[in-house]
Amino acid sequence: DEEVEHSLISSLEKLSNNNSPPDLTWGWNLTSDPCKDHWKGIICDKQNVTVKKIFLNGLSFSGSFDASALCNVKSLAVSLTAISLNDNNISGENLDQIGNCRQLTRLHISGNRSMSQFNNFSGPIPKEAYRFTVSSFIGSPELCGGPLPNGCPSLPSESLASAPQTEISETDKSKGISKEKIVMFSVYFLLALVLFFLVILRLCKKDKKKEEKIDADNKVAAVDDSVNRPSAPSNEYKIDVSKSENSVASAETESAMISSSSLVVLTSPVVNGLRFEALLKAPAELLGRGKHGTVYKVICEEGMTLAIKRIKDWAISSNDFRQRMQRLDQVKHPNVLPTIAFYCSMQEKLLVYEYQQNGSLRKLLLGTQIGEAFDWSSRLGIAATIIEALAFMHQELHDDGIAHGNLKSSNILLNNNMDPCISEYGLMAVDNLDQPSLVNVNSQKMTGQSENSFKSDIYGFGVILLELLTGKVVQNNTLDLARWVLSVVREEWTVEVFDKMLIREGASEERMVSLLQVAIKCVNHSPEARPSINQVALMINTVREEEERSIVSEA
Ligand SMILES: Nc1ncnc2c1ncn2[C@@H]1O[C@H](COP(=O)(O)OP(=O)(O)OP(=O)(O)O)[C@@H](O)[C@H]1O
Repeated sequence: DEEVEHSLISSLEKLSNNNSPPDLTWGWNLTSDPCKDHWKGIICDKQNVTVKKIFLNGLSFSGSFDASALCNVKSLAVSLTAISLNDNNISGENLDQIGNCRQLTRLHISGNRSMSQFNNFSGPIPKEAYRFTVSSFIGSPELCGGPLPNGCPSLPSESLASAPQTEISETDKSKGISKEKIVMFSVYFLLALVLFFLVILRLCKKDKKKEEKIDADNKVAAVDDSVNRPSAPSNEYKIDVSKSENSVASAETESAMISSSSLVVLTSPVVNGLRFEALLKAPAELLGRGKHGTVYKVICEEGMTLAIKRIKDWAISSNDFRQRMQRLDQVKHPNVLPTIAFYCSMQEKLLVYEYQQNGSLRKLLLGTQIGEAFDWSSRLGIAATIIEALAFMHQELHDDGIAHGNLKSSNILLNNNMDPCISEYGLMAVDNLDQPSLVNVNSQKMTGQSENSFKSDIYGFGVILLELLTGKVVQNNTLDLARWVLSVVREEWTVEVFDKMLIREGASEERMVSLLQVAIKCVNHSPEARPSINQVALMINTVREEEERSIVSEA
């Protein structure tokens, strides 16, 4: 690919301050191929076709690293997984373009001149960045919280995304409010007042009509969740997907109005004033039916795309469900998909999520079976992110006894940055059908049950690790995969279990075996024998750190 060669050569020219490559033996010219002719510092895939890594450490370069030269070239942007330029004397250019290198999981640029023009981020530091020291945030004076001495004022969201909001309000404050703005706000206020009175007037009229109707019927047909009538009254919310899968629900106008009050919209920054009518009217597409319900993709008029899960057969009272949802809403982590809203009646439980167009980890793994790339460092990164998010949730919700309950690769969704997000946390009673040790869970004491549900998540995570390592996706029963892996390992054919794609890529056998050992501990048939979540997180991080060290030393 000539474009790739040009881009690499121009990047090197910039790095070396427009000097030609210091040594002719490096390759790096248009008459040769970066992969086949083994350009210095270039690491390609096993087939010697695509450039995967650039390692140019300690080469006394004194120019600049221009991220746009690499990451704005499509074929490089989709293949590069690591760039390491440690210990030169270079500065950075267009570093904001680094995000276009979508597969990049490692960027090593320490031991250089200033690599950024500073980020100027503002707002609260997200939790997963707390482990960095204060010096990592230099150049962003508006950041607050985390390791920084300045705490944050109370803000609705903990993400950097909330920064613009903060900035705007700060600027407004400093400028003061102009006369024009006062006039404009007064007009808005008057309009809002008129609207408010109109709505009140309408509601009063409606109430009057209703009273008259009730008098005439001489009976009250109240919507009562606790009564399951054979013939539903007209104002009861009905869902009937069996008739048509083009809408999540069918309901009459009046029923929708009554039901709208039952849709509880949580503290999500994604939707504003989501109404039940919008969900009812929107076209829906069936995404899949699982053991615990059905998921629909729904495109609302406002342009939002949502995923709605109808939960099947969960014997939980409406009150407990509501309380659980509200408690879960208080615990946020960037890698846990929040529930936007929920609907709850005796017959029906619906959960609303933001639709994740990149699909699930399960889908990604299935893709490898038809040759789609999914490299070792991305798999390791995904495992590390999931366990960190799960450990956070367990810690926060341990006292409430709320574990995930149904952790599996179809419940790990990939967000727009391809980062994994745990979905459906805490929405199910523990699924014990295909886990050997939980069969008698009902006979145990309450505390034991709750502990077991946390240990059941460790089992679920172990199965995800097995899927990542073997490239095989669990079909019906997680036990099948665990049993197969154990039988192969017992016969000392360990390498046979690994995904051939990982072997071809040259992933470290030693670290794959380390991860396999973690997985095997997690799927132990006895919950007590499984490691604690913190032990699992520590083991995964150790493997990851070893991987990082080896990448740097490879260079
Ligand atoms: N927010 C979402 N965005 C995109 N896809 C989603 C979303 N939520 C669920 N899905 C996908 O919809 C499909 C059906 O989900 P569902 O949760 O019903 O299946 P499951 O996880 O196999 O079963 P269950 O959770 O009931 O045991 C899955 O492929 C899942 O990855």
